[in-house]
Amino acid sequence: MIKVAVTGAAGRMGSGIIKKITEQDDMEVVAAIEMPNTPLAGKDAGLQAGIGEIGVGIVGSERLEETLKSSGAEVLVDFTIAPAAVETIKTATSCGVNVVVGTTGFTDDQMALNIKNVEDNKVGAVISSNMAIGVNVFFNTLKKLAPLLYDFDIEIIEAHHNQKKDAPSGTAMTAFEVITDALNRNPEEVGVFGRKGLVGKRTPEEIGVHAIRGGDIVGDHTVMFVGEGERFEVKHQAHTREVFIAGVIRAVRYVPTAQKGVVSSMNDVLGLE
Ligand SMILES: NC(=O)C1=CN([C@@H]2O[C@H](COP(=O)(O)OP(=O)(O)OC[C@H]3O[C@@H](n4cnc5c(N)ncnc54)[C@H](OP(=O)(O)O)[C@@H]3O)[C@@H](O)[C@H]2O)C=CC1
Ligand SMILES: O=C(O)C1=N[C@H](C(=O)O)C[C@H](O)C1
Repeated sequence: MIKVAVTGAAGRMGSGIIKKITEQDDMEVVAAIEMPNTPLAGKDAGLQAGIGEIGVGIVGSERLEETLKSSGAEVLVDFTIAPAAVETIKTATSCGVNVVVGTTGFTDDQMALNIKNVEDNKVGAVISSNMAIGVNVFFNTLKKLAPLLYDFDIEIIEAHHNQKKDAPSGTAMTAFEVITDALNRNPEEVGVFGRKGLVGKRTPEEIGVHAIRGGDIVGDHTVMFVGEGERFEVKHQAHTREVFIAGVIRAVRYVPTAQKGVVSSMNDVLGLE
């Protein structure tokens, strides 16, 4: 049995992940962590997830280190918020716990620190802005498509629910990185994040990135390649968070045997490319 700790245990993703882990034969939830000094402390994580008691009480993240040690967790799954996740990854990796991280919104410096903590502590790790199989095929498609349509204007549009805190989405940022990398464009120079006012004509190199927020949209991502007289759109729409959770379960199974000290991708987990 793979012993799993979940941070963000009461969140939209965290509670769904706890539910799904309890349905697997080869893994179990051994720790459930929420924000520091959470009012949910002591409440059974299964009750919070709506599945009945699982015998694991929620703890505040001020007790993360002692909880990881006393629970014998082998894998920590984090879906929280970037500044919190940086601290969680630091603590978990220093305790020798493998990490599966879906949190988005990291700055470049934060992500560099995450990678360094994985390297220094030689644990297995999967960090991905999107765990859905369809989105990872979408990324791979963009990598192949962008060089073919290099002289088309490229715009990325994402839409999410009205509770989402970070923008643009991590997935939109990964799509941006995949495209700039495939086209050898400098990401520091070509990103245009929304437009307003007298911004001047569009340059051929720029890549627009736009965020829509509303209602209960689970997660839509569209990349438009716009030429003269024609337009090619690549679009992924998540209808349910179950698609992300399915990827998380695959990553939890993968990470204990993953190469130590490197951050594996969902391509590695899913056997894509
Ligand atoms: N990679 C992927 O496939 C996916 C990634 N995501 C990403 O996952 C993240 C979470 O999304 P979602 O579940 O919708 O968000 P939620 O806000 O529903 O859940 C986040 C949870 O983390 C808690 N939290 C905040 N700080 C800490 C802390 N220091 N320690 C432990 N828990 C903490 C929050 O508590 P409180 O509410 O009290 O602040 C909340 O319960 C986002 O970054 C999102 O973009 C989402 C879906 C798929
Ligand atoms: O916050 C969300 O909900 C999602 N976040 C991820 C992102 O920022 O890309 C993945 C997914 O689109 C849902």
